[in-house]
Amino acid sequence: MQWSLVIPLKPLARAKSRLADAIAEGARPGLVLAFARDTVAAALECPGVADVAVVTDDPVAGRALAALGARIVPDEPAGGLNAALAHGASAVRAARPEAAVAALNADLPALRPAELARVLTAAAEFPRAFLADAAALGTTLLAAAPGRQLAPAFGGASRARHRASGAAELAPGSVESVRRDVDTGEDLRVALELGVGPYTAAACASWTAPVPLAGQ
Ligand SMILES: Nc1nc2c(ncn2[C@@H]2O[C@H](COP(=O)(O)OP(=O)(O)OP(=O)(O)O)[C@@H](O)[C@H]2O)c(=O)[nH]1
Ligand SMILES: C=C(OP(=O)(O)O)C(=O)O
Repeated sequence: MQWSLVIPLKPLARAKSRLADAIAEGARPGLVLAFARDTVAAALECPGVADVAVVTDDPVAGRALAALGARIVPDEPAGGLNAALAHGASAVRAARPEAAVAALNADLPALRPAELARVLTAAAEFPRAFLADAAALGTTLLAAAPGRQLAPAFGGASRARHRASGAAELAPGSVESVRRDVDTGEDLRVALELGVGPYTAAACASWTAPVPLAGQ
């Protein structure tokens, strides 16, 4: 099965506010964009991915991610994450009504194409399926087979919500890079240990300290 991915991205100046106490204020928008570039680049390299749509109103991010090959969908609902995802899925299916669609967070800087392929292969067995994040509370990927609504319920403790919605919880082995979303400085430290993509590596390399985490 070939998948269309829908990747939501908040305006850079407002995104990843939970990194505020760990990352210097001026470095955050560039770092968030680097996460999104690495996420989109790895997704586009994944054999199971036909195309990537990024739902964002950020002009700088839009240009940078379009240059990588993503389609940019304006966040017209302006109603938060789940409204943006539903809108992105509709935009994908307006062009390809029978598309298999998967929502993927934009904060996966360590994402590896082969690991994403394993998750998507597992998801293809179910009408709807999801992958829990590394903290086992949230969700990093929600997939809907052709003809099924995505019905996203992201935000906070979305693992339980997606499970309650009837989506199958995926448990493929060795997919840590797909689960490793970065919300906090500690998440970033773990992602760097896993190995991040070139954009995040370059953003971090330009800092005077290896990772300007609070209290260090
Ligand atoms: N288009 C769009 N994307 C969103 C919106 N809210 C969150 N996202 C994206 O959804 C994904 C998961 O969100 P979070 O991990 O909570 O990221 P965040 O909202 O930037 O982080 P915090 O500010 O720390 O809560 C990220 O890729 C965000 O950029 C929204 O209102 N619109
Ligand atoms: C968006 C989510 O969580 P977080 O904001 O913690 O990344 C989620 O896991 O559904």
